Amino acid sequence: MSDKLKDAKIIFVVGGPGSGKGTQCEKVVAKYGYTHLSSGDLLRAEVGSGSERGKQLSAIMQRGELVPLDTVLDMIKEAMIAKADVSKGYLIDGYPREVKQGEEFEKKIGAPSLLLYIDAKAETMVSRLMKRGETSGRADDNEETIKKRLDLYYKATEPVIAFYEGRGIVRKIDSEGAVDVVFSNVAKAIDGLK
Ligand SMILES: Nc1ccn([C@@H]2O[C@H](COP(=O)(O)OP(=O)(O)OP(=O)(O)O)[C@@H](O)[C@H]2O)c(=O)n1
Ligand SMILES: Nc1nc2c(ncn2[C@@H]2O[C@H](COP(=O)(O)OP(=O)(O)O)[C@@H](O)[C@H]2O)c(=O)[nH]1
Ligand SMILES: [Mg+2]
Repeated sequence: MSDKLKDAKIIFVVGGPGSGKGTQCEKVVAKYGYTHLSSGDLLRAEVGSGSERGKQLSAIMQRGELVPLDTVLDMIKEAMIAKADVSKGYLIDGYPREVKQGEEFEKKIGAPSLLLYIDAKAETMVSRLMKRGETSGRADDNEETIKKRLDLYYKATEPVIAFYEGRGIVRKIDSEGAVDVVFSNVAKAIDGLK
């Protein structure tokens, strides 16, 4: 565990691609002042830098596969430490993607006090992503990659939710409705934290 992050309040935000994780995290930042770290955004920033590592990441992400665990975890940890003095807590969005990622996070950083499970139907997620793809400029918001991301989500990431359910920290949030309705339930889950 890292000293600087020893007492940090950590919330994992987990859900399928296009379920609305990023949308809800923005609203949590506005209301609670938490630090939002999207693992996907951190990776896209590395790709955008044009570095050698970014080029390798770009190819993996375009295929909808997972980048090596250590790469993502180091990026998250670095970003958390950079905010440690001012942060009220952290929203870790899009991580863990597989049980092993969660285990390593806990070894190197700390344990989450809550897992927000943002839940939407597959068809809802696909249609949101296709719509987002019209303007996002994301290389992975296309029909073929969306399908792979969804498959991987059900195979690798859903077990993460079951893993943390065993600890009683999962709050399932129905994300089929309007953004504000979803957020009122997210807020209830966070208010329940002490
Ligand atoms: N812990 C993570 C997070 C992201 N990725 C890679 O980054 C891509 C995009 O991640 P993200 O932005 O989190 O996308 P989605 O989960 O698909 O959801 P969304 O963009 O809709 O938030 C993933 O498909 C994957 O290739 C990864 O390998 N490991
Ligand atoms: N109708 C509706 N659309 C949403 C909701 N949440 C997100 N969206 C849309 O779905 C798309 C994916 O949302 P995003 O927050 O990027 O999801 P993420 O992939 O889980 O981070 C975006 O274009 C949002 O505008 C919601 O609660 N209701
Ligand atoms: Mg997102």
